[in-house]
Amino acid sequence: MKICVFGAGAIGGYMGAKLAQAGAEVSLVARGPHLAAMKARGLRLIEEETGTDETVPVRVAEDAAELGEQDYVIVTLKAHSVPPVVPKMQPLIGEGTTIVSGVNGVPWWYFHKIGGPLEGTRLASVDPGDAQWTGFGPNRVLGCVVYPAAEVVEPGVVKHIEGNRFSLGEPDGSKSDRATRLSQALAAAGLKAPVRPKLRDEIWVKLWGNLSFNPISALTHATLDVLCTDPGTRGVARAMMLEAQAIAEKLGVKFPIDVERRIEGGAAVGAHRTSMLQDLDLGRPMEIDALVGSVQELGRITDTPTPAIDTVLALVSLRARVAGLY
Ligand SMILES: NC(=O)C1=CN([C@@H]2O[C@H](COP(=O)(O)OP(=O)(O)OC[C@H]3O[C@@H](n4cnc5c(N)ncnc54)[C@H](OP(=O)(O)O)[C@@H]3O)[C@@H](O)[C@H]2O)C=CC1
Ligand SMILES: CC(C)(CO)C(=O)C(=O)O
Repeated sequence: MKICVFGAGAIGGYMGAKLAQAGAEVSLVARGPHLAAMKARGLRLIEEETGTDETVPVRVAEDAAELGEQDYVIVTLKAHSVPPVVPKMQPLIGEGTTIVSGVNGVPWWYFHKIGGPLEGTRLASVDPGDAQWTGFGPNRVLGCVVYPAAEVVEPGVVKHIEGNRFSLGEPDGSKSDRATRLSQALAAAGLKAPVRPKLRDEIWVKLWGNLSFNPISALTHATLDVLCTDPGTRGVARAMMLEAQAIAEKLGVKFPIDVERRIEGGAAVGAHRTSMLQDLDLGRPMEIDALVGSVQELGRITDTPTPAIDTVLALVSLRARVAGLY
C-alpha cells in the first residue's frame, strides 16, 4: 500500500515518521531546507510524551512525479497552500487513489454526500476556483480531523508535543474498505485512527476552538490559558462559538459538549501559543480563510447572522494584511 504525505512539515512529518518507523511504504513531499535536511540525514522525530528521539530514513521528494501513483495521498499542507499545488499533485493520483484531507478548518468537501438542498455546494473561502473539487474530485476524499500537536523545530527535525489521534471519516459516513485499510496502517504505526460515522460533528468541535482561540490569540498575543479565562476574551470566544453552533446545527451537526466545556478544554491546554499566533510571529501566512472566513461563508449560506465572527475576522484580516501575511 503506497502512501504519500504531501506537505510533510510538523503534522505530515510526524505521521510520515511514524509510518516509516512501522515499515510502511511511505514517501514524503516537502521543500526547501527541510527537504534537503531529510534527504541528507533522514527525519529526526522527537517525541516529548515518550522521551524518544529517533532519526528515521524516509523517501522524500519535491516533485511528485518522482513518486508516481499512490493508494493514499495524505494532504498535510496549511489550508491556503493546497489549491495552488493541486496541479503538482496530479502525478500521484490514479484511478484508485484516495485523498485524505488532514487540514484544519472547514474542509472543501464539506457538502459532498451530505444530502439535502445544499448537496454539492462549493466553498470559495477554502477552495477558490473549485481547484480541489475539480482537481481531486470529491469522490476520492476521505476526511480527517488532526488532533496531535507538533512543530518543525529545525529543518529535518519534528518535535511531537502531544496527541496521536487522526479521526477518519467518509463524507457519507460509511465504513468503507479504503477507510478501514488506512485506519489499520495508521494503527500499526502506533497512531489512533478511528473511522467515524459522523466526522462532521468532530470537525465542528475542533473548529470551535480554531475559529475563536486562534484569531483572538493573534490579535492579543495571549496564550490559550489566558484568553480562555480573561472574562473579556472568553466572552468573545463564547459569542463566536455560539454563532458557529447555530450554523452547524442548521447543517445537522450534533455537539456532544457545550461551549463552556470547550472553552474549559482550551484553558486546560495551558500556556500554548496558537498556530495562528506562531504564524504571525514567524511571518508565515495565516489560516484565516479556512478557520474563520469559512464559518462566515457558512453563515451566509445558512442565513445565520455572525456579528462576532464578522468583527473578529475583520480585525484579524487587517492585522495579517498590515503584517504582509494575508
Ligand atoms: N502543527 C500542529 O500542531 C497542528 C496542525 N494542524 C493542521 O495541520 C495542517 C498542517 O499544519 P502543520 O503541519 O503545522 O504545517 P507545516 O507548515 O509545518 O507543514 C506544511 C509543510 O508543507 C510544506 N509545503 C508547502 N507548500 C509546499 C509545496 N508546494 N511543496 C512541498 N511542500 C510544501 C511547507 O513548507 P514551507 O515551510 O517551506 O512552507 C511545510 O513544511 C494545517 O491545516 C494545520 O492547521 C492541526 C493540528 C495541530
Ligand atoms: C488552539 C488549538 C490548540 C485548538 O484550537 C490549535 O489547534 C492551534 O493552535 O491551532
